[in-house]
Amino acid sequence: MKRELILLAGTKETERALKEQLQSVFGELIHITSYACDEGIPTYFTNELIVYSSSLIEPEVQEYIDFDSCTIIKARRTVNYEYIDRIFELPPGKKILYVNDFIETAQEAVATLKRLGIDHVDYIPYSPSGGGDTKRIDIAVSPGEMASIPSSIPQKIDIGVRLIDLNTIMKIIHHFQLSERLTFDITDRYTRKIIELSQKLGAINRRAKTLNKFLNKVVDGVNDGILAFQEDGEITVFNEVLERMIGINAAHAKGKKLSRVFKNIELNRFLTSEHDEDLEYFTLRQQNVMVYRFRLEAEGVIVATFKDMEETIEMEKVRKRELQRRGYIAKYTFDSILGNSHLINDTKLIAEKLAKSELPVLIYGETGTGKELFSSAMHNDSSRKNSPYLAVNCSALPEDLLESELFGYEEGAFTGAKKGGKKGLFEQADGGTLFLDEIGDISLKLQARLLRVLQEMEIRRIGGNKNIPVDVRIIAATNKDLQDLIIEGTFREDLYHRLKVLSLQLPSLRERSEDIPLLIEHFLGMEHSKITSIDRAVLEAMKKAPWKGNIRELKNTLLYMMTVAGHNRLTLQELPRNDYNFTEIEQTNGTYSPAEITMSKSQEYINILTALVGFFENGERASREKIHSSLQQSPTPLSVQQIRTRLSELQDLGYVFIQRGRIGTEITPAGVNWLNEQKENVLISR
Ligand SMILES: Nc1ncnc2c1ncn2[C@@H]1O[C@H](COP(=O)(O)OP(=O)(O)OP(=O)(O)O)[C@@H](O)[C@H]1O
Repeated sequence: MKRELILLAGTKETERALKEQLQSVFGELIHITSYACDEGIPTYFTNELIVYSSSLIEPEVQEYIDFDSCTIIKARRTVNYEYIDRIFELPPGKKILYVNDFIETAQEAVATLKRLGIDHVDYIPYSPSGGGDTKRIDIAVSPGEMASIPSSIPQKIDIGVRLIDLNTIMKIIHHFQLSERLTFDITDRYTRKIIELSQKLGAINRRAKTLNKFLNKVVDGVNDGILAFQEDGEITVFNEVLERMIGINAAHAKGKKLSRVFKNIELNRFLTSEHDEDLEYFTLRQQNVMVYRFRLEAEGVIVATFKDMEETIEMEKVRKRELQRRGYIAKYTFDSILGNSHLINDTKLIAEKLAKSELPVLIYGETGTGKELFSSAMHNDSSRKNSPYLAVNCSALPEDLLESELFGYEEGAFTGAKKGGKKGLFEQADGGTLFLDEIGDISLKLQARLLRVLQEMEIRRIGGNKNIPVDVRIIAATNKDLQDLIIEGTFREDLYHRLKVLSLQLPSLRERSEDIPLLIEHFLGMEHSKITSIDRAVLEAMKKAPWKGNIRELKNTLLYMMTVAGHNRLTLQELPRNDYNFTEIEQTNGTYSPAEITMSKSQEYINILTALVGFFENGERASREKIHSSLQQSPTPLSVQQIRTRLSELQDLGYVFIQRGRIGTEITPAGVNWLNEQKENVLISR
């Protein structure tokens, strides 16, 4: 695979800064070509990895991209650590205008700053087009968009273009399937930059204490243990992960000499070796840890990172199990969505693309068309797949209950509130996806709260007074026409536009009735039903029915038919008497072409039984292997395992008799009768 990526950014300045960052992280490993929208894109891209500086540039660049052959990564951005001191110098509690070219980017950046705990000032997101109240504000900060700061503001501070975060770097690494060693090198280069900075700032800034506190937070946010010490052995950085790995308190370690803190002689020798760079495995407190050490020449500092590979893998497993236990797992994948029609295939294709985005999705579809199924599949196909997936049906709960379900409450918020309060679904789904079904049914009050969450990415519990940042992707669904609700005045237009950034229309079952045989076969199989055949007339009637309740109704109808059927065949008798008037449809339509009927289980029974008759007539023994080779030439050859399963089903039906040893399997008289019947009959089979 060629190791090349195309970086697309909105402005020249962002392009330059991000290219420089990527080059410093990936070095020679990945070739980077970059373009800025404001200078124009000179070419059409096919078969490339394309990194957007932000999802907002998509409308400007999409005409230059062949989406079928290109992979898109939308960068997540964090603060620019190099300029962080400028933010720290802002007076605590002061109102600060955060200016960017789009209001969404400004809001997102403010959310990141708050998430990182840099929240000693009150940020007001602002963009020239999106506006924002600038009254009584005298300081504005901007990540490079100085021209967008209103001229009325006297103090303007550039805090540097926001950098690409580690998560996005990992996505790029993943795309190129780089080896573990290279991955390690790259993530190290990323953390090394932060550490270099921590050292530099620690030495020169008179507010070193506050800054170090913040930088230690950043260092603590990294999943590896991190240690830094001076040439003379004095420890300057010792993060929380290392504290857990080594079992030594960070506060106790910092400022002490290495030899007093680390008692493992081998490790000590390795850490203080003369080499500039080295890597070795150690067993520390029964864990296998990879320690990588390098020297920062200019600062006279040695840094070591401690990585517990096993823990990373194990943690993922434990997390997944825990989510499963709490039911926070999306059950379905795109493979669970059945159908071969063009309509369903196209819909799946679009959904697969939408899944990759971080933006909200609005799914439209009649009841029972699979909205929950699609939502779950999109979550499982997104970068959030290892995080929680929660679903709530907004029409199932009264307003107050839904509000406390979604936002949670503080202790004492209302009579009956649980002691200690309760986390709402937004908090529980943090990092993952929340599926809001029947969104058209929520009250205007909740719509206003929901809109605020989407804008600010933070929630406030009922009865609470602090804002809690949340990182949740919303997938909403409705079977109502929200435009009509807007006209009626029961749905907010601004919320509608927020939710429908990406939308997906699910087809009704009527529009894809060619999928009905496949769905029937699947549902019968799921119920382990004894039904082996369905009259064509039944199938015909089902294909013509309007199925107002779509797939759910089809499923329920089949359950009913299976229950009332007295034999292993479904006939017109079993069809429910309802307003669809199934039987009338049957009388106006005659036969069915076998080519349109799904190849099915009963065809497999027929093939096996025919083979058994052949062996019997030749006086040969019928083993599974022999049946297997005799069916090799049939249009649907079966594996030995499938033959074993089918034979045991046929035995249950009384059509074969399985004997061990020389005689092998034999067809029974009932089996011969059934086989003859099938050959005369006109049936859809399974
Ligand atoms: N394409 C499909 N393949 C297999 N099963 C499907 C498909 N679409 C829907 N189903 C099944 O139909 C039933 C209804 O699906 P789901 O609950 O996702 O529909 P919905 O549109 O969310 O319905 P509602 O909004 O009325 O609750 C489920 O049992 C689901 O497994």
